[in-house]
Amino acid sequence: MNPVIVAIDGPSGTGKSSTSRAVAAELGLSYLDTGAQYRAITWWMLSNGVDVNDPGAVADAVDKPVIVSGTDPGKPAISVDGLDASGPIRSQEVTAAVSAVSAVPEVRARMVAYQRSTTAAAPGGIVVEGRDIGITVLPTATVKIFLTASAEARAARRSGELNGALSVAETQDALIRRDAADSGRKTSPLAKADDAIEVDTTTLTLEQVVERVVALVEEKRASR
Ligand SMILES: Nc1ncnc2c1ncn2[C@@H]1O[C@H](COP(=O)(O)OP(=O)(O)OP(=O)(O)O)[C@@H](O)[C@H]1O
Ligand SMILES: Nc1ccn([C@H]2C[C@H](O)[C@@H](COP(=O)(O)O)O2)c(=O)n1
Repeated sequence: MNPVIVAIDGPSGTGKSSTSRAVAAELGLSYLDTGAQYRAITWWMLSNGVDVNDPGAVADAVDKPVIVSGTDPGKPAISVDGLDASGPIRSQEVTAAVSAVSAVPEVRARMVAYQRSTTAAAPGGIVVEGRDIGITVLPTATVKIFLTASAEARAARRSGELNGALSVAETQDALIRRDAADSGRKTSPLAKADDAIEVDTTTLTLEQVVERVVALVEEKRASR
């Protein structure tokens, strides 16, 4: 039987990473965080003096960084040129620049090729999370989930993580700006696939979301 491939998409702060890692761990699947890859290439561009608002400059440098993603849901890992990038890719500077870098078609082409080859190399199946997984990266995924949550809930979750570095209102504004940029770009924008199942996480605990997604995957597995 073909391995199970789970695509999880949705806007920022809806719980994609937390849910995907827990679902993969529970079902014994690999896990891929594609947002971390776009953050990693953005970090490299910023660290190497590339103007992230110049799509031509970003495209010229696209093949330079060596980006390697781990696929163990219990130990998410990403390196750039052999250096652990898991801390720096979460900085505010990277978060503010990642939508511009990830809109460059050459960046997307490189990342999508890597995401497909990682999926093909996961014989036991994989959970892949991002913005364009169900429509562009893995259109034949076994199960497609689209997570949503109110802007207020997402901002409250994120500002809890930032230890008050930004107010809830500032966090909400930043999330809404990033979603608008990610949904409005020309090349594979953030969007729900027609055959994706929407799960609104606003009033659900993480455990409830994981339980629902695991049940949807099991249901699909049983019907194959
Ligand atoms: N259902 C939930 N209820 C409450 N908090 C949640 C829920 N799901 C996730 N969280 C918390 O919300 C925050 C954001 O979650 P997570 O990083 O998984 O979202 P994301 O969609 O991957 O975000 P991004 O796209 O910005 O990387 C985390 O602190 C996480 O613990
Ligand atoms: N498949 C993907 C995944 C992510 N991105 C871009 C858009 C996001 O703003 C950014 C960071 O993702 P996050 O770590 O917040 O999930 O990366 C994308 O364009 N396509």
